[in-house]
Amino acid sequence: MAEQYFVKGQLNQMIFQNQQTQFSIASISVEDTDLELDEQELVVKGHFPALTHGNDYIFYGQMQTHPKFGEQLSVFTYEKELPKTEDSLVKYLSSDLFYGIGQKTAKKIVDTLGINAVDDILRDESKLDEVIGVKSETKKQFIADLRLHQGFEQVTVELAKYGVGLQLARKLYEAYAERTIQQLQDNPYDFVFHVDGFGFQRADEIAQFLGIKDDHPTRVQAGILHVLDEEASNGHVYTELAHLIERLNQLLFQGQTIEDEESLLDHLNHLVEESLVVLENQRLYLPQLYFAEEGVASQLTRLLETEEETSYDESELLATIGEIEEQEGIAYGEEQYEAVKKALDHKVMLLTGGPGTGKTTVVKGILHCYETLFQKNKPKRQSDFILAAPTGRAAKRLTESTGLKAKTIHSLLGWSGEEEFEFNGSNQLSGKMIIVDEFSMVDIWLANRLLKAVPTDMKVIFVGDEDQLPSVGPGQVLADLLTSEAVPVCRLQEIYRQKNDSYIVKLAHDIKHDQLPEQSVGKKADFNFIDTSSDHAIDTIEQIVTKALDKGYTMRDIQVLAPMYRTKVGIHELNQSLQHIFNPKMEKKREIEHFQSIFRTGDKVIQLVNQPEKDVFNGDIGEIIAVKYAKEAESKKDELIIDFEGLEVSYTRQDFNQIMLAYAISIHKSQGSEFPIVILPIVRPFKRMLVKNLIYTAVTRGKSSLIICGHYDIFLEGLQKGDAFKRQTTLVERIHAFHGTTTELVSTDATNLDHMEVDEKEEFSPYDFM
Ligand SMILES: Nc1ncnc2c1ncn2[C@@H]1O[C@H](COP(=O)(O)OP(=O)(O)OP(=O)(O)O)[C@@H](O)[C@H]1O
Repeated sequence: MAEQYFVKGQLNQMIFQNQQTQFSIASISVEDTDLELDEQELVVKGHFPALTHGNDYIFYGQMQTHPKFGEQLSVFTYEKELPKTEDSLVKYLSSDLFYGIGQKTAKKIVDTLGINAVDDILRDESKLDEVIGVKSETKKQFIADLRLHQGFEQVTVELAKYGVGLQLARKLYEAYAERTIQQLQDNPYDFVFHVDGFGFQRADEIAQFLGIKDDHPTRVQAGILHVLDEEASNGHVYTELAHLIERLNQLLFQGQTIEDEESLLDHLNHLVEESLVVLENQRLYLPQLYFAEEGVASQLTRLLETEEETSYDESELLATIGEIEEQEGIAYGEEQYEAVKKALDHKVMLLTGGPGTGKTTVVKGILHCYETLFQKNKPKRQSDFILAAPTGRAAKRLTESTGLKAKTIHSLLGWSGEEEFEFNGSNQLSGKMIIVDEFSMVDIWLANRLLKAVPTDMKVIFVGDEDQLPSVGPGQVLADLLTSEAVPVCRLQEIYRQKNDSYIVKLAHDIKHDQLPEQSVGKKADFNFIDTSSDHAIDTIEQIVTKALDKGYTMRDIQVLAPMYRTKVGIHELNQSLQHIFNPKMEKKREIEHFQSIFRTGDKVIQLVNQPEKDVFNGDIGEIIAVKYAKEAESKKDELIIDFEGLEVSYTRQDFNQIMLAYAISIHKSQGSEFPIVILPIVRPFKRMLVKNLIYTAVTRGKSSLIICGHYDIFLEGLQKGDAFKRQTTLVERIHAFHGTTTELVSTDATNLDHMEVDEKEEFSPYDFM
């Protein structure tokens, strides 16, 4: 830990306080310090609650120089000194901090228990019984208040000894209250699984400090769960036993082989018995992922078992397709016609194809034909058709192309931010058909939730491009369903979009079929590859953007995509540079600083997390339309108003970390969206990240123009890395097992599943662990 200074003093003034995050800034009049200060006043900031006047505080932390406000102490931890005289203790106890304790009662407490009253009561609550004439309700409340004010402070001081700062201390205290320190000393690894942001490495450091042995059961068990978690956040549904042992050796014993592998298996069995891990055929699963996979296989089997009874004449279908062909001014190709027919004839269908192969065209055909052939006498009803996509932008595109309202999967299922969805196995969706677009983005957990909510008589059509990136969450559901061959599939191959002159579409298909030329093709009508080094990439991008703006394109049309946030051509750097061009500082333009960023009226921003209560979701892009300063905002806090395509959402400072500038966004976040102009740097610092499906996803985001700047050899090299990130899943085998094609997974050693209550299986989500 870097050198810490201490500052003792009393509160002058609270400058800022966020009740929710407990982030505070205060001015202190200094009584004692080991710093060399010119003045007796110092600003302290950090995650501590509002300070009260008249108390002595000791802050520990490091000095920082704020560009505007000068020297400040960034507080790592603090303690509040209890009043030292009986009079001041009476004053403290009768303050507003303690509900129901007046001057008289406070005096009684101090008279009976003396100057150490607070410490004594915190150590032994029954001490308060010695104070005569205090109602038991008041006592209860007093102890609770005391624990809240004093308990937290004592815990923070203690935690600081283990290197735990205030922010994390608050989270620990919220979860464990006064048991925090005891828990830390007994088993710090427990925190890893119950407190967000408390990682295995930190627990390990504390454990070493406490002298917990390397092969202590809690350490090994926490290590196992940590490895499974890590693997899940890399997209894997399971981890091979052999791989787990290898990873565990690195994690726990710096690569030295564990002598006693049997004891490792004992630990594993213990976790299996506790239902924290599922073991099946030498593969280890986190239970929520195991049950999600089982769920998808069984739900799919349920849907596939009832085949569609269709009754229409082929001539009727031809005539109906004819109608839509006339409407659209196109002639459906043979594979497109077959796709519409297959969708009508089967209960479940997967529709896949690269860009411009007519997936949307087929979807429109399916909707039109279904309506005409099967709902003859009924008017078209939105409620018969459910359209959904994993992101808001993809849902919006689906709405635009079909004329029917499409929702995100989360809002379709009625997600309120809680784990349970409103629509589920016991309260299913209603309608005749569900079509889900961009299905490659759906992970195993969400696929399970979705399929559960689909009633057996509903037709299901999943649409996606199998060559795009798999879902961010674990699994590769679309790819696995295609491999399983259990579900009818239509693969569209022929390219229709701008058949003759779109190089973007040709490039995408050449990437797909590994047919890239040795040399860059240079400039085309909708494509350019500009050779530039990483040192000059940002300059080049700035020039391209300036030209595009001169030509009349807007910031909504132009999107820079990159695979990494940091590095010199990373998303953060790009955003800072591009902000100067898209939305430069102007005297009258309001702006607010937030850590390294500036948010300014007119900035393009992206939402980084799902916020169902505000109806904004991860990946939504909006524009800051107003900046309100605390003094004028109704909330009395700095505020940003962001317009997400017609939906205005307000963000106060505590929500600012939910958004970032979006002139450049990550390729992962761009999934499900398309932009008129895409600029894609492919430079050396990105090398490690560049793989085929990532580049393919980026390339296919460009609708009318794609400009790649960087080195062609790095581009080619990335495209050769195909299967490097193959995900470990068992969905294919599981579907086959359910179908009776193979029994491999049926007779398993999946121990201890039976005693798990259904509710218990349902209650996890993989996002809890990521
Ligand atoms: N049979 C066809 N004849 C002529 N044009 C067609 C045909 N099918 C599709 N198109 C046109 O090709 C373009 C791409 O089609 P569509 O949007 O359906 O493909 P997509 O697979 O959904 O593409 P993307 O994934 O890139 O959005 C559209 O302009 C569409 O009108």
